[in-house]
Amino acid sequence: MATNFLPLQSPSSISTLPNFQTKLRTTRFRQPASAKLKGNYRWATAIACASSNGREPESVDGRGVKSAEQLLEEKRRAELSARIASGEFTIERSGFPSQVRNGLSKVGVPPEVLDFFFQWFDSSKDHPKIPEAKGAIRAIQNEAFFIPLYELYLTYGGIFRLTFGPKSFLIVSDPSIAKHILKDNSKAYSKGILAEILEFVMGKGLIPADGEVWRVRRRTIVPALHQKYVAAMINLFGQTTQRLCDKLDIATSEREDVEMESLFSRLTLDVIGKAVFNYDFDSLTNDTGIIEAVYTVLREAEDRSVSPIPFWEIPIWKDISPKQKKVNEALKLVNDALNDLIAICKRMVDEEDLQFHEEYMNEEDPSILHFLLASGDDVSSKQLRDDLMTMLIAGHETSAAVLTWTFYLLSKEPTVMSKLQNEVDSVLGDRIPTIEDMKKLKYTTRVINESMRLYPQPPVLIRRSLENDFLGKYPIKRGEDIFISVWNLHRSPHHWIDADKFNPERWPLEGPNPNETNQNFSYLPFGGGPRKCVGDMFASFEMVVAVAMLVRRFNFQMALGAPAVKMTTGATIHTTEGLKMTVTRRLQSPIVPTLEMPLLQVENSASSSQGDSVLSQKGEVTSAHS
Ligand code: HEM
Repeated sequence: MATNFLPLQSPSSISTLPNFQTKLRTTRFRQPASAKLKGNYRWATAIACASSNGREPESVDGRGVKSAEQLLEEKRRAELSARIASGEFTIERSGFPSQVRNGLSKVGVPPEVLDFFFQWFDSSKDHPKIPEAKGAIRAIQNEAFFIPLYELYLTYGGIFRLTFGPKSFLIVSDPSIAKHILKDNSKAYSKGILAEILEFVMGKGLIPADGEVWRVRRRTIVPALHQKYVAAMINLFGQTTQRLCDKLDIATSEREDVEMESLFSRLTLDVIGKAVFNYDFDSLTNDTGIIEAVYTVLREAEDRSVSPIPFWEIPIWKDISPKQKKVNEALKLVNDALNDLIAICKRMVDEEDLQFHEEYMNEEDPSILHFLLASGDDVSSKQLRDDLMTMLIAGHETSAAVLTWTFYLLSKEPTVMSKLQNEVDSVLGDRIPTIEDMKKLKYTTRVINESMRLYPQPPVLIRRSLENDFLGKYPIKRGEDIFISVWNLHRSPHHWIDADKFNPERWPLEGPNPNETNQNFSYLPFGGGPRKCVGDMFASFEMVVAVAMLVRRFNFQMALGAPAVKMTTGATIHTTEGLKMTVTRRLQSPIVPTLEMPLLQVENSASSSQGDSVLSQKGEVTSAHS
């Protein structure tokens, strides 16, 4: 993965209205009536989907009656849309002509008439102007940053400028513009703010690096994730998930609820430590200093990404602040550990008599570090450390976040869960998955595809223009900071039917695995173009193995009295208070040894899924609330 950091964020409730009290103003753009309708429709749906935590009553009860809270939310949303549409948020241009223009606009003079009379005051009239919205930082302080961006997208369209005081960003939600930036003209864009924020921890690692450094390192690192390596990793995913299953087994016996978000974070940390530099953090069973140090560094990266002031650059403060001291100590601990691992690995490489070739892999230590050293990477280089650190962070938080939101979504859709369990029962039985199972676990893969659509990690990709360019019909200048909102692309009512619905069936089982190319950049869970994620296959298999093994053994429900699940952003979308679940052992259902999973059979399993879910309920060996 990748870590993308949003330069402003704060906790947000999935079910709350964007608290947009700010004066958001735009020049000429008027929202088309269809967009207004879609906007309202979308929010009503979002609220309906998001407010249930699986055991609470659904938003619409059996008789189709909505709760008072829900109706209130819908009313508030409709009011907001109406205010945006009325032009209340329209940017007022400075200067006498624009004051006159705004005054005339308020008394109802049509925009076309105003355009005609005021065109000679506009120096850039030869080109259309990017629609513009203006905000105050406090306006988004109660929101995850990408939520108000969605509402603004429905109002202003696939590209608009968002201005906060002296800072301005271009927000892109149009697939063809995203494709232009990420793929067709990718050379004209750098990682911009992202590289600045991550410098302290990733240096010039593959994610923040640009230009020649990136080109050389990408060419060095990509071959390390060859097919044989990924196949070897399947075993690691299985063993590590088994540890998590053992932990959950204990929780079920002791009738304790579990906080799944932190467990997923530990699972993926253990996986990535072994996969990247053959180090077993064993964080699922231990809490050593090194684990705390890794988390301190990660949290700091996220804090920096949302801080309006770069406090870490303030002279003296950066040396005396206890927090910065702790971060520096943690960084030193992690770097020292990395140095030790590099030294150990180098000794192994020197002692082995394996010939280096395309699919080179040391069976005892298949790690990426081992491959890089065997391929001739310089042990003493800072670049190697930067890349290792980058992959540790990139491959950890993203996968953990996808698993967290997948289980949240599954807890709300028992039919999907039953269908998923049916597939896993018949494909795997009680085996640990193998590489061959990856293509058979089709529905499992679709569940993950759909989870990544609804909760893309990261929700926004960051770029900066290195030269003047055109985005669609709009000219832009060098130095523009750009956010490509993957959240908006993935939830756009223009590209998706029932965009907010968790519906793995939208991806045909026999169709291609959805990606940015076959979805024309409307779907980019792993980015696109030359900077696409290098760990996409690794991560996909890691998540398939984890989901399959967990749902085979357990049922998952939101714990009674668990806090409502709300979103907050940093590098990825986190929950604000964790994902507290009640986990129960499944009664082992009969295993039908099926090698192939034809479409018909899976479709049939949907009808039998009701029965299975009854079986699952009855099959609970323990229940924390029984
Ligand atoms: C579900 C898990 C993951 C997701 C959703 C994810 C997502 C992404 C995305 C969207 C990008 C593109 C960022 C951009 O264009 O700005 C990216 C890049 C990257 N990812 Fe992943 N990733 C995941 C797992 C991994 C893993 C496991 C690894 C390492 C083994 C990894 C390593 C990287 C690296 C090194 C890059 C930068 C590539 C470059 O700039 O050339 N990712 N990832």
